[in-house]
Amino acid sequence: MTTGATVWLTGLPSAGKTTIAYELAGRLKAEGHLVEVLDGDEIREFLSAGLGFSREDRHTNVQRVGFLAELLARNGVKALVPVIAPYAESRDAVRRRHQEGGSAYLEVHVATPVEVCSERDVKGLYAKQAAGELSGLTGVDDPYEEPESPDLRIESQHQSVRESAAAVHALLTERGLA
Ligand SMILES: Nc1ncnc2c1ncn2[C@@H]1O[C@H](COP(=O)(O)OS(=O)(=O)O)[C@@H](OP(=O)(O)O)[C@H]1O
Ligand SMILES: Nc1ncnc2c1ncn2[C@@H]1O[C@H](COP(=O)(O)OP(=O)(O)O)[C@@H](O)[C@H]1O
Repeated sequence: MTTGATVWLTGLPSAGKTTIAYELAGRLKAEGHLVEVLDGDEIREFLSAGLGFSREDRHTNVQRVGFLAELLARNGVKALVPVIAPYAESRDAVRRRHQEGGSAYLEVHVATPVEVCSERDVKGLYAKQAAGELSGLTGVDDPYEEPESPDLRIESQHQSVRESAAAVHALLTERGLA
């Protein structure tokens, strides 16, 4: 069995979390690892259907994803998690769950500045917020508590997608997980 681990990619909308997760997933799969991407949008459609974006709902969402990721990690899967997880308390609870389960957990902060994210605006959310059609957007008019000591910080505005994914891969290698 391959060594499991959770890699949580936290950051603002359009920071690059999902893109990096799928790029890394492709590379890890080609190397023979078991990999699952717990895509935030898919999770919200199925596992967390009905939850919104209040602090309480985001916390619940993150705990559900954390539970699933730990189960996968414990069973030899690399669980790649591109989910905003804006609250430090929620992320810490997920880390604790992994420690208790004996599963490896890496926190990667995709630290793309909000100015760059709002320029990318992959899903048009920043434009909607600016037009007054949406409120409570993370990093704009809703909190994002930056990780104080992530295992890795990625400045995606200065790198290609391949370079960003390679940085996470290097971290996994350094920790004996890939
Ligand atoms: N108000 C608001 N704030 C932030 N994000 C919003 C919001 N409304 C919708 N979306 C879209 O939902 C995705 C965030 O879901 P997550 O499950 O990753 O967020 S959270 O951890 O529960 O906060 C997020 O996906 P990503 O862009 O991939 O981060 C957004 O596309
Ligand atoms: N180094 C990089 N890493 C990740 N994404 C990047 C990078 N450089 C540019 N991008 C672009 O930024 C966008 C990020 O979108 P996405 O991955 O959906 O963000 P998120 O999942 O954080 O909301 C994509 O269009 C991607 O091509």
